[in-house]
Amino acid sequence: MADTPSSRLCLDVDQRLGQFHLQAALDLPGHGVTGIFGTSGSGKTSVLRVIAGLERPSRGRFTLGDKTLLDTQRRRFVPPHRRRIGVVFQEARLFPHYSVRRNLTYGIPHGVKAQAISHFDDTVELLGISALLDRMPGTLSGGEARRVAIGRALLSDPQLLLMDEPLTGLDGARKAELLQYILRLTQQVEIPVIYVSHDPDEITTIADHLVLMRAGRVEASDRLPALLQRFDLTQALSGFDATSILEGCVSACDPDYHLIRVALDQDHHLTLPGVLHEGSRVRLRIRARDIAIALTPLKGTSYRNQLPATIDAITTLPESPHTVELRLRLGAHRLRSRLTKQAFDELALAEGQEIVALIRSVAVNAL
Ligand SMILES: Nc1ncnc2c1ncn2[C@@H]1O[C@H](COP(=O)(O)OP(=O)(O)OP(=O)(O)O)[C@@H](O)[C@H]1O
Repeated sequence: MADTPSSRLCLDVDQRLGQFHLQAALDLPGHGVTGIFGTSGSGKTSVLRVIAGLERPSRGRFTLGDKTLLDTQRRRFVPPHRRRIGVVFQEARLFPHYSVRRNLTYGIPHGVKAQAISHFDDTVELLGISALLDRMPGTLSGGEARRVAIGRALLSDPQLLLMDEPLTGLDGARKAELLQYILRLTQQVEIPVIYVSHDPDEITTIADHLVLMRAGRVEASDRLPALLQRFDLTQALSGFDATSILEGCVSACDPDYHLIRVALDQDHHLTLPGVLHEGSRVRLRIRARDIAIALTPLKGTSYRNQLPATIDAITTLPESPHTVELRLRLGAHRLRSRLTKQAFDELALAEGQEIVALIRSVAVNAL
């Protein structure tokens, strides 16, 4: 989707909260999902609260598209209820004495009722909550209540949706189910979403752009695939297990073996387990430790994927001296690979060298 300067989200704030000092500057795309990741206490929720207008910083400016919602120099502060920003918190925060239907329609602003009512059925369908409309919040499961809370935020006709750890407290299966709902939603709604999480799996499933927070500051902010390739952030991204994200399109299916062929570009293809239709867009998550290196193509091997690549960069990890990490270049794509130092020395690998990246099909997650 096109991203013009007039649709971006720009934030530059300075705020003290007790001992904590938030000094965050961000320039984010006006579409897609931005993940905010960082350790506990790094300031993720504080950033969301400033964006939502729930905190009033001592100094700062915040613009959403062409609207200035905060500008302390000009004494401008648009209050939360006039920002058109939907917020979904860790807990559902539904009104216990209202039905699900009433909770959903509660946030619909006056004056946009007719238009919002036409969104109602679509939203209810998208979130799978049509059977719950006459229930009371106390009778809902944790996952159902979160879906209703997301529906309520969407029906308030927001220009931006903020989600603060929306999966917290759910068990594994409910978490995966709600994540799939959120993923579908973010692919269908046309507003930008900011998604706070400290779970790398959630972030790599859902985010297009990633912001790394550390001690109240923005340590890095970039498109997710690019940011995950940065060796200098290895420590901050350690929970991501040196994962690479690739995006491609299903170009063929083998129904007998339940395999799909994914084209990354004209010259690079991967064979993976899956039953997706030809033409489907897929996001692939590949861990550095699942990629091996050969100097020439192998014969008689179980590796389904042998991709020609160039070694773009090499680094060692001070915390694990037995390991060497490579960044590989496959056309416009980048891929991390982790080897033992012994294998690296034996193969005498060097930057700029052409090699073959070996990737086991079953090690790749197609999302
Ligand atoms: N009103 C407040 N008064 C004093 N300190 C505060 C206030 N609000 C937040 N803090 C502190 O600011 C820091 C950042 O909090 P914040 O909730 O933004 O972190 P977070 O990255 O979202 O953490 P978590 O992952 O644990 O939710 C914390 O140390 C917190 O205790």
